[in-house]
Amino acid sequence: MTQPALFIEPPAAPAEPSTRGWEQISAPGALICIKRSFLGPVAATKLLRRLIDVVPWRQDKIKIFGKEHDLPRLQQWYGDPGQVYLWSGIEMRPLPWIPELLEVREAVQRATKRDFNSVLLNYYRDGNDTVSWHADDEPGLGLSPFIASLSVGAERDFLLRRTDDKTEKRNIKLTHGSLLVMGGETQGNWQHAIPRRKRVTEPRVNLTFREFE
Ligand SMILES: O=C(O)CCC(=O)C(=O)O
Ligand SMILES: [Fe+2]
Repeated sequence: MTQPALFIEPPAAPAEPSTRGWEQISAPGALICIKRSFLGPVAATKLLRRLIDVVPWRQDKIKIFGKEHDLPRLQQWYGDPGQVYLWSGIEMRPLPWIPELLEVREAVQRATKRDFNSVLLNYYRDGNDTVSWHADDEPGLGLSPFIASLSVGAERDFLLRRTDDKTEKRNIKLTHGSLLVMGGETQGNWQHAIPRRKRVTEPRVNLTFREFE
């Protein structure tokens, strides 16, 4: 059996956004940083495989013009007990933390100096799986949500556009093992999406750590 401890390489020196390996994305009205070297490739691949295997992935549905459709990705939510998360009308109750996710949460908390009580997992089976334009602005996340988003697997484009000027755009490559953080007024001023990319044939799992009040 693989020990969860093998997922994470020896801890790096404590880092804060915009120091030690963090790169800031220039986007007016947003606070977005990425640490591409958060997980090494070996640890990132182990985590990807393990999560694909052990998570009881949900195929949620969404109603569009009264007709039910499969959401174009699989999901699951883990967190401290007692929270109910509404996402586009879908009610999600968190599963209890598993050792792999607790270990990753610990490393994410060390790197960001923030606490998180839940994580939403998205499983993009290939480039046909997507997430459409939205902001992570659920009321339970507070006025300026701080979100830490870990990506493992296929590199995907993370598109950003300003809510009040949709011609103002950014494209961030979410690479294998990278940790992206969004804070400040990002969710109020910008939306994000993972668009379809037909040439992508490999899976990707994204973990967005969140702090619900
Ligand atoms: O997969 C990603 O990188 C983004 C996921 C996302 O935006 C979300 O779960 O709210
Ligand atoms: Fe999001």
